[in-house]
Amino acid sequence: MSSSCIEETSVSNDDWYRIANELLSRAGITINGPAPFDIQVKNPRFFKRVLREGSLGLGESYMDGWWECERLDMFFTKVLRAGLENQIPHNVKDTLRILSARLFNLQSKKRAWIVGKEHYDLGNDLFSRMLDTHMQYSCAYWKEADSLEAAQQAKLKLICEKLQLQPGMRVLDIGCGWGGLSHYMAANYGVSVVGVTISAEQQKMAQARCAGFDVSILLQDYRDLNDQFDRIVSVGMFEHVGPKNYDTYFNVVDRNLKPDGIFLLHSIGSKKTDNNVDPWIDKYIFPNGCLPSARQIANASESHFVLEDWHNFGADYDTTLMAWYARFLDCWPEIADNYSERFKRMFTYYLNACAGAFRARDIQLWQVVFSRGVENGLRVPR
Ligand SMILES: C[S@@+](CC[C@H](N)C(=O)[O-])C[C@H]1O[C@@H](n2cnc3c(N)ncnc32)[C@H](O)[C@@H]1O
Repeated sequence: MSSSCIEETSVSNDDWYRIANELLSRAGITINGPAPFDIQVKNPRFFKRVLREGSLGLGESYMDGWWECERLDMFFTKVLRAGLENQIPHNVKDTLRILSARLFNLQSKKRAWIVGKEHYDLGNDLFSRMLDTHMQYSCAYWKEADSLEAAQQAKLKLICEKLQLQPGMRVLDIGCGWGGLSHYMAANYGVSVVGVTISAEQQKMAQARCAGFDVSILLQDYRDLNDQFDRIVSVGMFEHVGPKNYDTYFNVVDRNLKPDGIFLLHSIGSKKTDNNVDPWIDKYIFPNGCLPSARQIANASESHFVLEDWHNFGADYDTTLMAWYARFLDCWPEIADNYSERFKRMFTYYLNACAGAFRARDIQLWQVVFSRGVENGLRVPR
C-alpha cells in the first residue's frame, strides 16, 4: 500500500464532514438545517465523495439518494455565488478531461453524433410534455410573458424580427431540434427552411410538424452544409461546437450565407475560455458540450462578419428551466414507466442546477446578430 493510501484511510468521515461544513457555511448552507436550500445528508460517506470528486461526486451522490434538498435551485445559486466550485482541487479524472479537451477535438464530425443518441433521442414522450407546444429546448423570452407558452412564442417572434424575414427567403436553421422554429418561420413569414439536426428522433418529429410547408429537415452535421441562404439562425446549438471547431463553424456560416444575409446566433455563454464544461453535465446530460466565452465568439466571427447586436437575457433561462422542471414533475406519472427513479433524480438535478447557475449569473444567454455590414446599420429589436 502506498503512503498516500495510508494517509487517506486515516482521514475519518468526521474530518471530511468538518471541511464540508466549513465550506457550505461560507455559502450560508447548513448541513441538516431547516432552510429549503439546506441539505439533508443521508449517507455519511457523502462528504468524502464530494470533496474528492467535486461536481461529479455531488451529482452522482444526489442520484444515489445520499442527500436531499427541498430547493436544489436555491442551493446551487448559493454555492455558485460563494464560488465554492473553485475551492475543491482537481482530481485525476478532472485532469484527464481537461487535458483531453486541450489535445483532442472532442466535437469532431464523428463524435458530434454522441449527444444526439444519448440526449436528444432520449424520448419524445418526455420532451413533448416538458417543453411548450413549439418544443423549444432553449431559453424563452419572458420580457412581457407570464407563461412558458407565451415566453417561447415571444422568443420565436423576436428571432424572426431580428432576422427581418421576408416571404420567399431561404433560411437555414442549424440545430433545428424538433422543428419548432423552422415551422414557425415557414408558417408565419412564408419563408422556405432547411433545418439540420444530429438526432434521428428530432428529425422524425420535426418532419411531421413541418409537413405541408416548404421545410426540409436533414439529419446532418453542420460541417456538411454547402448551399446559399438569405438568413441563417442557430439556437442552442453552438454549445455543442467546441473550441477546436469555432473557426470551422463560422467558415460554414460564411460560405452558406448570401452577401446581404443576416446570421443570428443564440447560445449560452460563460466567462471562462478553458475547460468550460461541468463534469457531471458532460457525463450525464450533454456529452462533449462546451460553453463559449464572449471572447471566443468575437475572435471566431470577426474576420467574417460585422457584429451588429449582442443581447443578454440569461436571467430568463432561470425562469425557463424552472418552468420545464414544473412540467417535468407534472408529467412524471404519465412517463414514469419508461424511465427509472434514478433518471428522475438525474433530470431534477440537471434542471435545478442549471437554473441555479443562471440565477447566480454564472452563465449567460446571448443572442448575437451578424451581417456583412448592412448599409445604414441594422435596427435590431428587443
Ligand atoms: C438544445 S437543442 C436546440 C434545438 C432548437 N434549436 C431549439 O431551440 O429548441 C440543440 C440542437 O443542436 C443540434 N446539433 C448539435 N450538434 C450538431 C451538429 N454537429 N450538427 C448539426 N446539429 C447539431 C441538435 O441535434 C439539436 O437539434
